[in-house]
Amino acid sequence: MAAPDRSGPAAQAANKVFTRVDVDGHALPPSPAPSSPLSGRRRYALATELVYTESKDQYGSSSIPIYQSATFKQASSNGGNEYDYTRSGNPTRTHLERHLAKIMNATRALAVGSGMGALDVITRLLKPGDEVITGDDLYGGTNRLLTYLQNNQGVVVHHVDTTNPEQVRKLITSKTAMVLLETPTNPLIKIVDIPSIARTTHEVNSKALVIVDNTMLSPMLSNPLDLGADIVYESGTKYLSGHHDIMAGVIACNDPELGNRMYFTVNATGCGLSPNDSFLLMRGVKTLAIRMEKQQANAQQIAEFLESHGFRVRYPGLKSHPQYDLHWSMARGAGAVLSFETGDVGISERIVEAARLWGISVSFGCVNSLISMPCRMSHASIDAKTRQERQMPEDIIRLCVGIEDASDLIDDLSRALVQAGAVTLTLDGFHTNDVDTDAVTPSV
Ligand SMILES: Cc1ncc(COP(=O)(O)O)c(C=O)c1O
Ligand SMILES: N[C@@H](CCSC[C@H](N)C(=O)O)C(=O)O
Repeated sequence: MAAPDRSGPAAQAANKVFTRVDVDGHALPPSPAPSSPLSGRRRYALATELVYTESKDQYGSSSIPIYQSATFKQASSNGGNEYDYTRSGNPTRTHLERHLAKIMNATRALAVGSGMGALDVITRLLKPGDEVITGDDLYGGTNRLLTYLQNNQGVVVHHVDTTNPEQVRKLITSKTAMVLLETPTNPLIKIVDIPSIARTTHEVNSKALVIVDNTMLSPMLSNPLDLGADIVYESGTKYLSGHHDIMAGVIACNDPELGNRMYFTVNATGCGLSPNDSFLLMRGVKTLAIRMEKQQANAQQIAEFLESHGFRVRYPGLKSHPQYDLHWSMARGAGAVLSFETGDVGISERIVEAARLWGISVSFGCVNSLISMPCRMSHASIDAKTRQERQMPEDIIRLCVGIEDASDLIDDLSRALVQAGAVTLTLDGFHTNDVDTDAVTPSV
């Protein structure tokens, strides 16, 4: 049998890497509504850029049409049109990706089916024998994927306290392929010094990639690429979309070669975001600024309320946060996720179950307020022994604050605290019962 022709149009289409570069250097195929390139025009404030797109649609549609088509007809038997198959590229997804690249201060963005899908694309850059340095307080799903890579793909994963850059530095060698950071961490809300770790990592090993999971802050509050990261990714299921009605993940970088390697995986594995979800994510992004402003204003009031009643609250908007200054040196806001401890797992359970406005749910970044016990829910995939080693308090309650009226949220929480027996009522109001928060560790 003759050897397959690897230079013909079909092979070229199969290996297509979009090398066309627009005025901003985005290596992406064109789109009927190509978002709003930055070159040669004034750069507006982020709240404006979030909503500003230029429509080049033939009918002048103000919102990107949903190109609900798996295939695109070609002009000739040679193929070669910009789009041929939605797994490889779709105009609605491209429009979203260009918009995301703009707001994430990147030249390339990719939109995929979930935040974990984004991490999967990134970790496919790893080879057996490569080492990853990451935190000891990580989202449970991230921990699960890294553990899988360690157990099945020959990747070595080091978990350290990334709030201490010295601990990270000690582990960087020529084998280090990635340093993966989350800040604030989920759920302990610890802050990681991205610029310092990125600088040290690149000094010791210029090939190592610094990856930041920016899900907790979103591009509204932080741009890790400007702080020295090589790749930033987010769960678009959270703040970017904002309504808990889609799953999505986004990846952004400034190195065209890295972008092309990750695009290869998106095309090869078929994890690109669907046209319909691309439309919904694009719509959600436009309201990110007003949602985040309201959510974090509410979160600040709730954090202050809990702290003033004697709870140990973890929130970078509180001056009592041990890394308050570090957080504000990197971010434009404190976000809307906070956690607090009660000192008693039973009390925490009762608080969560007594809340009415606060939905018992995993996830965050939604317009509705949510309450959860991470050790039982979002982080249950981390076994009890590991949770204990990483000092995750079993009683910790996570609050993900929405856009409701802040007084209603505080009233509902107050009622839940009283009903759960977490506070003692006095003539002056109420206060926590004396509890030893250090004593609550997992039973293994
Ligand atoms: C910090 C963080 N990163 C990544 C993810 C994964 O995102 P997704 O659920 O969209 O896969 C989540 C939550 O799921 C998360 O909390
Ligand atoms: N059952 C899910 C739990 C998802 S947690 C979602 C979110 N990141 C959060 O922190 O709440 C799973 O096993 O992944």
